[in-house]
Amino acid sequence: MGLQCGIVGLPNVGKSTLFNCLSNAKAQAANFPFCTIEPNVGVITVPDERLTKLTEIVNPKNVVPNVIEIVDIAGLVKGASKGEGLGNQFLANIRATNAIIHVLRCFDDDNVIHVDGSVDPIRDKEIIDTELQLKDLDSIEKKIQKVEKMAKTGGDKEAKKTFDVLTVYKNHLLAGKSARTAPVAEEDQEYIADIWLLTAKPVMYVCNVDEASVNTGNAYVDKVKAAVKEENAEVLIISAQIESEISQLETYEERQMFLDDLGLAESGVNKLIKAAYKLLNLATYFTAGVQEVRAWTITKGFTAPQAAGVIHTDFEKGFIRAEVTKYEDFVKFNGSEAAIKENGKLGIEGKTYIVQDGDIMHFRFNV
Ligand SMILES: Nc1ncnc2c1ncn2[C@@H]1O[C@H](COP(=O)(O)OP(=O)(O)OP(=O)(O)O)[C@@H](O)[C@H]1O
Ligand SMILES: [Mg+2]
Repeated sequence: MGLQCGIVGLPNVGKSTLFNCLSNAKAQAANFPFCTIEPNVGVITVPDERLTKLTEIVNPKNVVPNVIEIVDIAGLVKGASKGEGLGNQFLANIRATNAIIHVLRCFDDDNVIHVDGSVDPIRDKEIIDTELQLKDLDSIEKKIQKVEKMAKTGGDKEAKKTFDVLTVYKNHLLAGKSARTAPVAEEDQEYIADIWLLTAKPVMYVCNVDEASVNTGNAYVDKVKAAVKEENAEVLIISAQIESEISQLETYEERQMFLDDLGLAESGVNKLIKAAYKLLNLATYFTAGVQEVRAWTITKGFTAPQAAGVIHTDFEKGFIRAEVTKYEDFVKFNGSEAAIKENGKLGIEGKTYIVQDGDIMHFRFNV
């Protein structure tokens, strides 16, 4: 589906260092391909232990994991919303993404220059938030101008409603808050869908820390956590520097040992990709045959025919039914279709079935 997460932040906070670790296949567990579309866009495999387990059980000829795209966006500076520092171009890059990974500098290092002269992730976050909010205010005001007249001069209910919803967003942004937290009912959010607000995109924060803070965090991280408490956003603690050291190591074993020494269960890059996938509100279902075991990406809430349509539009059009095995049952019965059936674990589902994360699907269809 080509869903994208953009890496956003002030200059020199570690965005490209992180991106380069993602792009270095060696940084990852054995099977971790990466390819670059453009210099700053990478297609990245989503690590999934379930896929590994299914592969062990089925032993297929081919394995296809899920991927997402990560974009390394150049640093924003104060005034970006007014076009400073190539601001317009970078903001357009953000607009094209589906979610935002906001990197905050949480490490001290006199050798690494900070554009504002000191390390202060809260101030940094506010600078970025403000630029994005100002840009969104522009978009909102332009749209308000379009509907205002119709909304005020008579019976156009739709225009009136649009105007009202836009006004809620406008006031929220004017109060220095992001669109994603505006008090607007989910069904009313469609009134702004056509203007792709930057601050309506889901966000997560990466606190880029020094080596000593990678397990416990530090005072900067604590401040970030406190500042975003209301946002209900994920805050990851990652050291881009450590990640880049990991990526220099040749073998999987060496990298595991390095992680063990640091007391880390998995690399920051792994955590980051998983969190990004979650941020995009995606779910995974699997197909598992001897030819191919494959993970498929769907939006949460997809029905069985919609999910089938991800494989091929014909599957959706000609959908008859789906045979569904839960991942846990598949593992429990070691992939044996007979055992799964005998134990009543093969679900026969129709057009209204909502596919669940981890379902193993087999579609019946007519063409
Ligand atoms: N956790 C860390 N500890 C120490 N140094 C770090 C850490 N993370 C990154 N750096 C260093 O900070 C510098 C800036 O990093 P990087 O180039 O990744 O920033 P950036 O956010 O991509 O900047 P720009 O917006 O200019 O592209 C590099 O010298 C990098 O090695
Ligand atoms: Mg960079």
